[in-house]
Amino acid sequence: MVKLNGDHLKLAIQKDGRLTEDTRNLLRTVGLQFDAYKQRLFSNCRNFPMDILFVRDDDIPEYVAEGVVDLGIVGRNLMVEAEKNVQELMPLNYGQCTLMVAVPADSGISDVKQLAGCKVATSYPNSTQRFFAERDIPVNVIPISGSVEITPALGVAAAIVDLVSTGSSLKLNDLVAIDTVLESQSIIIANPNSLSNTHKSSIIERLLTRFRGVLSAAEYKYVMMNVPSHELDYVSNLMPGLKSPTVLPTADPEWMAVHTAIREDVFWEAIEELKRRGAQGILVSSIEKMFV
Ligand SMILES: Nc1ncnc2c1ncn2[C@@H]1O[C@H](COP(=O)(O)OP(=O)(O)OP(=O)(O)O)[C@@H](O)[C@H]1O
Ligand SMILES: O=P(O)(O)OC[C@H]1O[C@H](OP(=O)(O)OP(=O)(O)O)[C@H](O)[C@@H]1O
Ligand SMILES: [Mg+2]
Repeated sequence: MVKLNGDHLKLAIQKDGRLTEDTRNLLRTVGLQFDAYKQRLFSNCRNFPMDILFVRDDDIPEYVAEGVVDLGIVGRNLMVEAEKNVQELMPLNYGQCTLMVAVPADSGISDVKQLAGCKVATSYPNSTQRFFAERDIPVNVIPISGSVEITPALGVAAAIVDLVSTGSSLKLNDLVAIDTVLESQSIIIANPNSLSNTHKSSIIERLLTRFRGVLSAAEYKYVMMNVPSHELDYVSNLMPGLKSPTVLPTADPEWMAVHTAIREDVFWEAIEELKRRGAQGILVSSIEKMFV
């Protein structure tokens, strides 16, 4: 029998959807042990003072704002749409998508200003209302719960506001994106009262430290190489991706061993430059966790 523990932090995550697998993987990678069967609505962590609730993602901002749970993991798109009193703590680097305005490809519309007086169908009525109001463009927002991309072909609306990731849903429906409402990814949000509670905030900080360790590690590669001694200064100062390299002598005084973490986004350029400078025996490995 699973019981919610009053001293435990409560975290709501999506039960079954696009964010579910990545969220569970992240929680397991930071060392949390918990069961997650399909039928289960909540689970106790065996090795951390936290209970996990598995819910529809639309309900997460409300549960966090009302204090039903202390924390939630949800797409930023839903947090913004819900307009609740919750605090974003950290982006989690998965579930990337963009809330966009799109129109039929043959509509001749290329600027949102041309939508003045038009109907716009969306599952994100609050975000859509705000987007057009901020630009002083009067539109009639039509709330739709799903399959928004079909609405222009049905004559329901002249434009849509919907999530786009690969863009294939737009293409399939002969739509083109003309503007961006919001860039989104998975985030962790908190109830403000939980953050001001000393006991809860210390557990939240422990959890965030673990998240940072995993997310930072994913941004870096660990590189070991031999560098000609006369190139050492240049290589050490190579670029911002190089972090405090460890330099060790080798049996040959002409060569030094250098160990360092290189940021993923400059990784290939860094390797090419290192090779140009004569680096040899370059070994690269993933970093599992990193605390800076
Ligand atoms: N095409 C996409 N690519 C990447 N991320 C997406 C995409 N579509 C949605 N997301 C992100 O994943 C979140 C969950 O999407 P999903 O489709 O699982 O929601 P849902 O069907 O409303 O789920 P639920 O049954 O929990 O209400 C979205 O709120 C958004 O942040
Ligand atoms: O740009 P793409 O990669 O095509 O992704 C965008 C689609 O993904 C989401 O829908 P989902 O597939 O979750 O189905 P839904 O209609 O149930 O929301 C979103 O609502 C778009 O329809
Ligand atoms: Mg939902």
